[in-house]
Amino acid sequence: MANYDLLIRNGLVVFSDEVIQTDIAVKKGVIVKLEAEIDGTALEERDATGLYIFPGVIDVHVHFSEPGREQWEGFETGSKMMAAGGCTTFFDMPLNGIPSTINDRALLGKAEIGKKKSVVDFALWGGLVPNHEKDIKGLAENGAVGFKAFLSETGNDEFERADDDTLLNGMKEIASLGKILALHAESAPITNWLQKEKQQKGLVSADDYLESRPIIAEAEAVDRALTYAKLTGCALHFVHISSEAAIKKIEAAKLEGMDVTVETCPHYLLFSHQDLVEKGPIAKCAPPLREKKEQERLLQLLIDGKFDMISSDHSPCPYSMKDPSVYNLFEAWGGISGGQFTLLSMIELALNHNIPFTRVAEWTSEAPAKRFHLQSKGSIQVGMDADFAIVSMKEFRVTEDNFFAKHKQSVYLDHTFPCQVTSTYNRGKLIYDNGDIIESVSFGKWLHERDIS
Ligand SMILES: NC(=O)NC(NC(N)=O)C(=O)[O-]
Ligand SMILES: [Zn+2]
Ligand SMILES: [Zn+2]
Repeated sequence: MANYDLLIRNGLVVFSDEVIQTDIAVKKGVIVKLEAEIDGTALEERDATGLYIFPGVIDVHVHFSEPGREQWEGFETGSKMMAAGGCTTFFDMPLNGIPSTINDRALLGKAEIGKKKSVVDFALWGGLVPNHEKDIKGLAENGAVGFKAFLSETGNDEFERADDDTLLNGMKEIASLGKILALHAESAPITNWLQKEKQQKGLVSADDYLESRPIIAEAEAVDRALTYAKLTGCALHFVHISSEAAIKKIEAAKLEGMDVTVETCPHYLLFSHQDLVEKGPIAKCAPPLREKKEQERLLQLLIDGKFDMISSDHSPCPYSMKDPSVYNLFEAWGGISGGQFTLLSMIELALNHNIPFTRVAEWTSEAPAKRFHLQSKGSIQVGMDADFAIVSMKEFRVTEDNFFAKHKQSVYLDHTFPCQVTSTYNRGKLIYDNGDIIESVSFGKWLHERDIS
């Protein structure tokens, strides 16, 4: 009889503090042994000589738009795409689906869909929107991983941005429940005012779009949120931060002892405003891709340890919503489709800038697990879930065939990474292997209150 369910031999395992060739033994979805050479046999044995084994990516920021807009993505294609990128846990945002995840009924309804359709594990955010502060408790008690609010317009009628009153009430309630509020930090007054001015003059170029969402709008929103958090004691997580000015404020708050974390996304590090100029709406997001100089600053801030984690903000839509012959840059859907490429992007940056792979694992797995209390995830250690992304240092050019999102338009198309994900294991089960989603998988697990404590 086999000793283990799974043995992965000779892989270069990316631990928290070192990368070292190690055998991994798995039983019942959990890592049970890590040694240079493990004796015994397993039902599934794999030789990973020359391959890197990262802890499965934990991406705290995706929009799968289901229920209600599954034609935009949905849990099935979305989760398969994430698996193809080495992701084993994603957190779905509370907006873009119908209904929005703003009460316990919507949360539980979405969870049921995810449990049936997701091939990897997932958690769900709850929304903080006006007049729904009373629903926060129910969301938290039923397993929302945290709360999300917008300081700018959302582009989505079903999910209103939070006004100051909502923010203060919501933060107080969220703090009392010991949860975290995630924020899209761009000032609505500033961006609305600038956008109106541009539109009145018929100015709709890429430069105009960038100018309508300036760095100062991000910095102001961050400032205000931090002030309110200080008043209410609420823990914050800033999503997709795109400027040094915002990071300076967040860094100062951290030094004061405030409970705050920050993410950026690979697209702010890999691409710049020039891509919006050249590629049009597929490179549109909010905050916008920044000028080259700011992109370089963000990279330095990353190297200096100023970002806690990296998330994809996979925000897809049907191609028609980004069709430049129909919509100008202000009208087209804002969001980058690229959830598959977080780990590959960070490895590319690591190789180009001499960043140890241990830090890639920290940004893409360990830090999100710690921040959101995923006890059994985030690192390759005995007793942890057997969530792995196996990576080879072979080039990978993104095409419509190897990009698993429902809609293939993406700023990443034609990008060549110096590496590829060859296989993904979720709790010991092979989910993705050499270009194929393996069909006979257990469905993903919803990580709710029992996993998040
Ligand atoms: N409604 C959205 O999905 N918006 C997203 N869009 C972006 N980032 O362009 C976001 O995260 O703000
Ligand atoms: Zn956002
Ligand atoms: Zn988002």
